[in-house]
Amino acid sequence: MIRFENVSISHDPKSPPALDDVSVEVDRGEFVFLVGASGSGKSTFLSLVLREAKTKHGRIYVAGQNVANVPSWRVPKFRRGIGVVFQDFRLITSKTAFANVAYAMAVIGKSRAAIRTEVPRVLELVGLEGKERRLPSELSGGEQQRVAIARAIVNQPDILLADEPTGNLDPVTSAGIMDILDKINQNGTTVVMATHDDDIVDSMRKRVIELRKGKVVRDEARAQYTSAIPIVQAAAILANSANAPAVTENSVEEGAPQTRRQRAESSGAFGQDEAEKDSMPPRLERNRDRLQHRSNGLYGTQEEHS
Ligand SMILES: Nc1ncnc2c1ncn2[C@@H]1O[C@H](COP(=O)(O)OP(=O)(O)OP(=O)(O)O)[C@@H](O)[C@H]1O
Repeated sequence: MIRFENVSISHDPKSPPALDDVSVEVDRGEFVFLVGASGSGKSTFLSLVLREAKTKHGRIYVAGQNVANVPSWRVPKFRRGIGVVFQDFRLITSKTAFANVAYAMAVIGKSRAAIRTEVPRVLELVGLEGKERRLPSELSGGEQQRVAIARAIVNQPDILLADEPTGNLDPVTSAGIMDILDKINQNGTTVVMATHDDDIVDSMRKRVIELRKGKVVRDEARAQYTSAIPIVQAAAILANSANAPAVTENSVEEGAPQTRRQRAESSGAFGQDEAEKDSMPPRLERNRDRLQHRSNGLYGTQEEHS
């Protein structure tokens, strides 16, 4: 469904590459977490899938198409096959939940009858029945993210990209969002989710691709951060997946640190201040400016809608 072959990209010729010789394949129907430190290349990966960014180095196939061969005029149609959810929801503040979702159908020319049928169906799927007429300001953060997910899936994309979808939400609300993403995946949509949230990754037991400085340093099926399996190259584990030892609870080293944060703390990398900061509520403002810039490109600015 998504294939990267030796993909490299530099946003800035003076800086190291944001992605460096990345080769990965995501099959139809998979749920994949993309993890890695800030700046490791997760958003760049997603933007290449979406053809927001382009590179001449390597090949990228999305749903069988070489994205380099999609002419600019066909990019909007190409993107119809991909739903996107962001950390900061990016709803049109002047439109109701219903209208935000309906808008995604209207812009691709869907009929009023289709909109009247489909929008309530997806709003119900994400648990928002009865809240269709509320403005984003009348919804909680988790409910706003549910609207954003409904908007992303209403045109039934084959792929759902989620860039830190729980980054602004508390753990309980995040768990509800993960249930919805899981349900969407079980309905057949391929899901690729970039996240920093160790607890979510650990609880979901899905495939994890880890980037470090633009390189894939780990690719494990049903991974947990607690896994004692050392970092492996993607190609190696995929090639040997039939013979590879399953990642099981028993493979977790007794007494091993439970999360990246705990590993960092136990190795002394965290001072007390950092540990306290890390235990504070979610990272509310992180990435907001940069994501806002990308949001304007995808859905237009608030001013354009008002
Ligand atoms: N538009 C841009 N111009 C210049 N450099 C960029 C641009 N976008 C990203 N980069 C750089 O590319 C590298 C990868 O960034 P990217 O946003 O993909 O990382 P990330 O893993 O998504 O980080 P985060 O978790 O903070 O969102 C970083 O060094 C970043 O500074």
